[in-house]
Amino acid sequence: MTRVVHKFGGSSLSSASRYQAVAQIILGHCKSGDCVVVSAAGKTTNTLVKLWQSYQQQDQQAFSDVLIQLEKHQSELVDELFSGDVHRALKAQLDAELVAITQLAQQSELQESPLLAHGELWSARLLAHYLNELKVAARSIDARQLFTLHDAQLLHQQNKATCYAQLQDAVVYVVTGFIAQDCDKNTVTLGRNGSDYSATLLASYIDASAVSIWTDTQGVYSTDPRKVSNALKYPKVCRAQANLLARLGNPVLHAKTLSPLKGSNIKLQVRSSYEPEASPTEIVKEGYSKAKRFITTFENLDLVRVENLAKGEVRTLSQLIQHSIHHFIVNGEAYLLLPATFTHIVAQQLAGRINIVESNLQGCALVASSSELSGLKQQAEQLFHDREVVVRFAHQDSDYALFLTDQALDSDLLAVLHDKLINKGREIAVIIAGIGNVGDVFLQQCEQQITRLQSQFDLKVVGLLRSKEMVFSPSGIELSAWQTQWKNEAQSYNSKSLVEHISELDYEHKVVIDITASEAFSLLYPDFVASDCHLISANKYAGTADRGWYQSLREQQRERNLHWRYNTSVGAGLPINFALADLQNSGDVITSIEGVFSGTLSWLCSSFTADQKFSDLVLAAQEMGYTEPDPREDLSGRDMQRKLLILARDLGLELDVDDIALEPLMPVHLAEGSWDDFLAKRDELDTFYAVKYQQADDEGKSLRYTGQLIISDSGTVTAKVGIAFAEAGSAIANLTPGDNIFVIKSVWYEQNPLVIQGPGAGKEVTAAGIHSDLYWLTQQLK
Ligand SMILES: NC(=O)c1ccc[n+]([C@@H]2O[C@H](COP(=O)([O-])OP(=O)(O)OC[C@H]3O[C@@H](n4cnc5c(N)ncnc54)[C@H](O)[C@@H]3O)[C@@H](O)[C@H]2O)c1
Ligand SMILES: N[C@@H](CCO)C(=O)O
Repeated sequence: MTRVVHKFGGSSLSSASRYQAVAQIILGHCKSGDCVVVSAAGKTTNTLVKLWQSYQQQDQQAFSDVLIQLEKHQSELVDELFSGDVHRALKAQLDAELVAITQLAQQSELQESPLLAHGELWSARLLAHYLNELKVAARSIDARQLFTLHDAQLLHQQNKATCYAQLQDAVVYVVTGFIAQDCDKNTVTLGRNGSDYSATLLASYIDASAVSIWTDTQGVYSTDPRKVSNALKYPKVCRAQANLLARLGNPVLHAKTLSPLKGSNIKLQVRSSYEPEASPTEIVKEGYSKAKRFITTFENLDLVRVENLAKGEVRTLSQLIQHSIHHFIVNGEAYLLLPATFTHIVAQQLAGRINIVESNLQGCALVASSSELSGLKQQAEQLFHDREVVVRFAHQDSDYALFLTDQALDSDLLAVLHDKLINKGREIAVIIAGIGNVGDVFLQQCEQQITRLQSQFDLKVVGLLRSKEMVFSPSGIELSAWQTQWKNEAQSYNSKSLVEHISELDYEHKVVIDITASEAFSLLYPDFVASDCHLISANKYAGTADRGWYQSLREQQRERNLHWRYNTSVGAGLPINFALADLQNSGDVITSIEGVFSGTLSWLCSSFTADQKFSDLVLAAQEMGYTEPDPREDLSGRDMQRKLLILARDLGLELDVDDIALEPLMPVHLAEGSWDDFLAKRDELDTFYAVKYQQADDEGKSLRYTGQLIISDSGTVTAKVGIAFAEAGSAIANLTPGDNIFVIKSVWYEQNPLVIQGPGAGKEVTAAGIHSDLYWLTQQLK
């Protein structure tokens, strides 16, 4: 049986609603036999430490205040999660424990480790009971029954045998993190934030296939995402770099977490308990991921030099202060970076062997591959110099550089460092879906465009997709020979395998370019976004999908800092979306958009003469690549209706497609059946069009197909697309065949509207418009 260990940290269990969310994750991701390791809820361990301190200081008032605080938090959890007998039993158990703590304190018999252990014991108990309430067979386990140490060393063989023997049943085991016991059954703690370590230890003891560390961030980022909004979440990080980050004090993974996985094939993932469906960061074995770049920051450190530092001494010190300590050698001398608050404890321990070199340091470490580190370090030095940041101590090792400064690195400076050092020359994986009319030309233009972008980005096309087959090559497809590769390697795929391939990609940025006309494909957008893909769409379906779906996609993108460009979905290459965004960003208010937004209908109406069959022209437009794959999408007005909806949503209007009135440019019943059925009845289209044409001509006007969106002063919106008889000599009557025209009125463009006009369909202009979106994206990522 393959088993998985899941670990939930304190932030994942800070309130009753978080317990409920965690229980849902367990329902969705755990099977019987899996283990769930838990930390103390929220800030419980800190509160227990405070309780211990007040006990030591014999401050009875503080002791009872802190105890009340603990009681309140735990009681609230029990009250909100349970009722009836279970509630009564859990409450009684909690009361008895709190009374016992008070009595031990009064008898001066309180001990630190057993006191701290309560945090994890409470979490495990509550979660197991809550799972039982949800009819999940779950049992809480005190990890002191599983993990034993002797002389501060874990007894691995014994522990493994114990875990195998004790974790045999068909239940989900909820195991306390952080705690273990010694051979005399005294409680031992595994270091602050030791629950990650408990999880990987347990995984190694039960030969689990994977460990998921569920936390409050979505994975391992290039720098602190709370400080730098465009921090990159890496899909994969190799164990050596994760270890180094932990040693440098980066909070996502803790120093000892990785050691139990050494030499094993156990998969380790860091994922968000707040967004369980978001793609995780996987910590992979050496050689399974490229080295990434990181900036990790420091606050309040002392730099000390230590004489005769013995092997294993750093680990002992780190255990003593329950904090990771970074350690390095310069000219044969050992240096430690200590959290300033603990320097006196370390100094006591090392009795006369330490010299404080610098105190109260801030700064950062830059982590990168050895081949690029020196260059990046030089750039960082220059940036610090330019910004007058005093670097009091710098050190470079093979895979990281330290800059210890006087002042803390504020978010601004960190953002600049990130942009210049991390976000530069980065890789983008491009997946292109839909190699038809437009897609084919897009690919032809790609080689040249990729070369142009090369100085800033290493852009690789990794996937080419048609409806049934794809070529997927994570290292990049040779574009000059893609047809040959297609012939030799194209494989059939389904949505699930496609999403899996994409989420596996080890790139800093990913973009899916949708040049299909497929609604089914657009329904995969939430999966692509969950795999951290930016999106570029020529396809109009997602932009015109049901409002609830559309808004939740937008929300998902906002949360992940992902971009979505869709300029070619309206007006092909014309910069209509840019213009609308620009006007609104400059404070203007748009009051109406009118015009012709279909290249096909523009070409058909402007080219038609009375001696022609309209359907012949339709076939010619199709041949030229103007029409939708099924030209009835154009003739029905549906395509133009979608475009108007996309524009309306760009103005912040909450409309759905059917809120836009539509009059078709063909008999309605011709929409039914196959394209061949339609061709068989093309005479009916010709008659329909000829009659309308004649009516317009009789009035001295020209038959056109137009759209109109008007927002009244009171905010009422009217929108429609349909047949219009344009005045002779008007801009719409004189439109060049194939051109679109957008007439935009706004507060500033009231009397004399802003007009955007030009080709509104065609393979070349559309493909170029998609390149423009891709270029725009790269500029945002710079
Ligand atoms: N033709 C234009 O002038 C123009 C202008 C602007 C926007 N667009 C939009 O561009 C898109 C493509 O237009 P086109 O004229 O190239 O169409 P097309 O029919 O020539 O090409 C579409 C391609 O998409 C592929 N495809 C279909 N379903 C797929 C799926 N589920 N997964 C992957 N691939 C799939 C097809 O195999 C085909 O290769 C449409 O959404 C269209 O509205 C076209
Ligand atoms: N069929 C569409 C293609 C561009 O979306 C048109 O003619 O406008």
